[in-house]
Amino acid sequence: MKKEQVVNCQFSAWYPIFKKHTIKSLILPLPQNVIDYLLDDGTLVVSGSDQNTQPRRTDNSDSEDQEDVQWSDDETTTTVTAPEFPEFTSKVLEAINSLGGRVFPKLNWSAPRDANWIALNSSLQCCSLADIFLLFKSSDFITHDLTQPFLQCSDQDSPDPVIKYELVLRKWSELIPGGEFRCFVKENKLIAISQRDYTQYYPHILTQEEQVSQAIQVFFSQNVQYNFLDEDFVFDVYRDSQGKVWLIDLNPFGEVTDSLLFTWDELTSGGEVAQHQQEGPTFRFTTSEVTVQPSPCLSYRIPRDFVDLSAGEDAYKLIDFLKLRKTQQEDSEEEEEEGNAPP
Ligand SMILES: Nc1ncnc2c1ncn2[C@@H]1O[C@H](COP(=O)(O)OP(=O)(O)OP(=O)(O)O)[C@@H](O)[C@H]1O
Repeated sequence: MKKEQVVNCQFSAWYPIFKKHTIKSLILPLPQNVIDYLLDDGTLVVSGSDQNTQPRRTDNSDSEDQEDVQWSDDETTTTVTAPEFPEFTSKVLEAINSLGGRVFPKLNWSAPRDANWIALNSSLQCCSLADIFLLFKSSDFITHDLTQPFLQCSDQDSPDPVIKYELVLRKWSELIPGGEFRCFVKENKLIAISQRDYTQYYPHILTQEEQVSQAIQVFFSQNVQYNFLDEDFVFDVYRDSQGKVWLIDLNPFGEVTDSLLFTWDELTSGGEVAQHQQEGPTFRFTTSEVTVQPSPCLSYRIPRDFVDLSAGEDAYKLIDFLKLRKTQQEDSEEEEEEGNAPP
C-alpha cells in the first residue's frame, strides 16, 4: 500500500465523487490549536461543561492556549478546564444544527469507534463539540490519524504528503449492523464481500445471501467501479430495509484496513479469493451462532493502563487499587450515613 492510496481515501477526497450515494456530511478544517489540544494528554475534558452550547468570546482572537486550572479541596485531584475555541465551536454547532442536531464525527480517515464506551450513551452520536472532544481525546484511532497515518505504507522512504486535517460531521443515521458489508476491490474488480459486524449471526443474511450479493454488485458496477482515484480499494456499504445500497466509507486496500472474514493473503495477488473472478465476488458472513467471534473493539472498553495492570505481576497493583477504591467507597457510605457527606 502506497502513501498516495492513503491520501486518496481521506473523506474529503472521496466524498465529492460519491456524494449522491452516501450519508449527508459536512467537512470543517481543523485548526492547529484544536489538533494540539486533541494530542495533549494532560488536558482533561470537564464533563457537564456547557461551553459548547453558549460559545463565550473573551476577546477578538481565540485564546485557546490559556488553561484554567482549578485546584479542588481534595489535594489529590486537579480539575483542568478544557480550553475554549469560540470560533470553531460556533462553526461546529452551526454544522451540527444543519445536519439535524445529531452527528457521527470522524477525522480524515477514522471515527473514534474504540472510544464509544466512554460516552454516556455508549454511542458515537454527538450533539456538541464537547461530545466530540470527549470521544476524540479517548480514541487511539483518532491519535493514529493525527500522528501516524502512513505507518504501514510500503514507500516509507518517500516524504509524507502534507495532510490538511478535517473534522467530518455526518448526519446521524440509525444503521442496523446486520445491513453493513465491506467490499474489496482489486484492479477495479469486486473480488470479495464480508459481513462487517462478524461478531454476530444475522439469519437474514443467510436467507438473502443471493439478493445481498447481487444488490452490492449492481451498486458497485453502476456507481463505484472506475469512479474512484485508485483501482485497488475497500469500500463499506449499508443495505437498508428497502434493499437500497448506500456507500458508508472508503479505505485503502492493504493491512491497515481490517480484512474481517478474509485474510490479506487471500485478497492479494497470490491468494485464492483474488483469483476466483468469473463467478463473481466471494461472499463471507457468519453462518451460525457457533461461528460467532469476539468483538475486535472489546480490548478498548477499559483504559489501556487497566489492561496492562491486569497482566503479570502488575495484577497485584490492580487488586490493591480495587481494594483501595472499595475501602474509599465504604468510608464515604459511612460518612453519608453519619450525615457528613459533602453536598
Ligand atoms: N452517519 C452515521 N450515523 C450513525 N452511525 C454511523 C454513521 N456512519 C457510520 N456509522 C457507524 O459507524 C461505523 C464506523 O464508521 P466508519 O466506517 O465511517 O468508521 P471508520 O473509523 O472509518 O471505520 P473503519 O476504519 O473500520 O473503516 C459504521 O460501520 C457504522 O456502523
